[in-house]
Amino acid sequence: MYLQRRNRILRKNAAIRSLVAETVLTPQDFIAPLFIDEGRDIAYEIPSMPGYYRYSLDKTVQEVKALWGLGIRSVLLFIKCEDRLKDNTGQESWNPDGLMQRSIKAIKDAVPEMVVMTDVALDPYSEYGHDGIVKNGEIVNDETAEALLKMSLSHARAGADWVAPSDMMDGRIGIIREGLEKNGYTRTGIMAYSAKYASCFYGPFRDALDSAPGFGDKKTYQMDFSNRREAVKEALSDVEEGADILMVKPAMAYLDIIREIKNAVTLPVSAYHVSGEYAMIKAAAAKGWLDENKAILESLTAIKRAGADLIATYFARQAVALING
Ligand SMILES: NCc1[nH]cc(CCC(=O)O)c1CC(=O)O
Ligand SMILES: [Mg+2]
Repeated sequence: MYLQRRNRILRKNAAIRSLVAETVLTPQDFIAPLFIDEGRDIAYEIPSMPGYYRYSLDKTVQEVKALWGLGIRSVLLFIKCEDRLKDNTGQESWNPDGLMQRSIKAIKDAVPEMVVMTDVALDPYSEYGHDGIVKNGEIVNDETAEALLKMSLSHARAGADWVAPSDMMDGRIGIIREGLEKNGYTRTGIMAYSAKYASCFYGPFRDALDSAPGFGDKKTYQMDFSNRREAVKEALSDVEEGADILMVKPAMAYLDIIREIKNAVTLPVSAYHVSGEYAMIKAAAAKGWLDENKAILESLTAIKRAGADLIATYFARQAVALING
């Protein structure tokens, strides 16, 4: 047999494969999401996210120091709001002494160079568990956007480097950008969840923060998973309104969306490997049905290969340990 082309030459052994690999994960690819609660010395393992914890702020600060030491350069903060502080305005979200604001300050004090991003959406603060203000059973857009602006300004004031609106209200990126400008926060980044789908894969996250919607679902604001072109439309609106990074969420079932947006814009694109995606790998691995470490590296590499410049993932710490060998 005489072959002109022998494609297997590039796969002959690990050394040559490493030389020609198109996609290589590094610690700087990751954004580590953190769940923060009141109290001291608390590490609560989230039942549907084995191996992942909601920490009190003191422990969170220790975790952030450890993440920095491993080479991780950004964290995305979520707080668990006490029930007594939840209402339909979300006002606790702009309390200057709120848990989020205290967390931002404590983390920036402890590890000033860590890029601190904050979740901006009303659901943890909402008595209804919705991302916006509820009126007559509907999630109202424009009033919610005003509340999100107050929340964003309060995060910027506390020292957040980036705000990450995850709510999917129309126009909120433009309103937040303008508000940041008018208040002198000209160096605060906006990571817009541009294509966030109404997904069943957020289930474990809602357990972590006790933020499941009290009625209905989120389909009037989060996207329909049937749609791809709509994601490009959403992305282009957010570019126009002043976003700095665009997020796609979830990740594994949405690799086509990541690629589509990557090709359509010049901004960095991030992808959120969400709680349910974490839970699936953990559960299958616990049963002995999947090799956990291999599943993690294959999944995260695929997300980067699809076009993600950054990946928010609960596996950040574990992945870095695997990468560093
Ligand atoms: N605005 C809330 C928010 N921000 C991030 C997630 C999900 C993250 C995950 O599942 O890991 C959610 C949940 C939701 O929209 O219901
Ligand atoms: Mg939008």
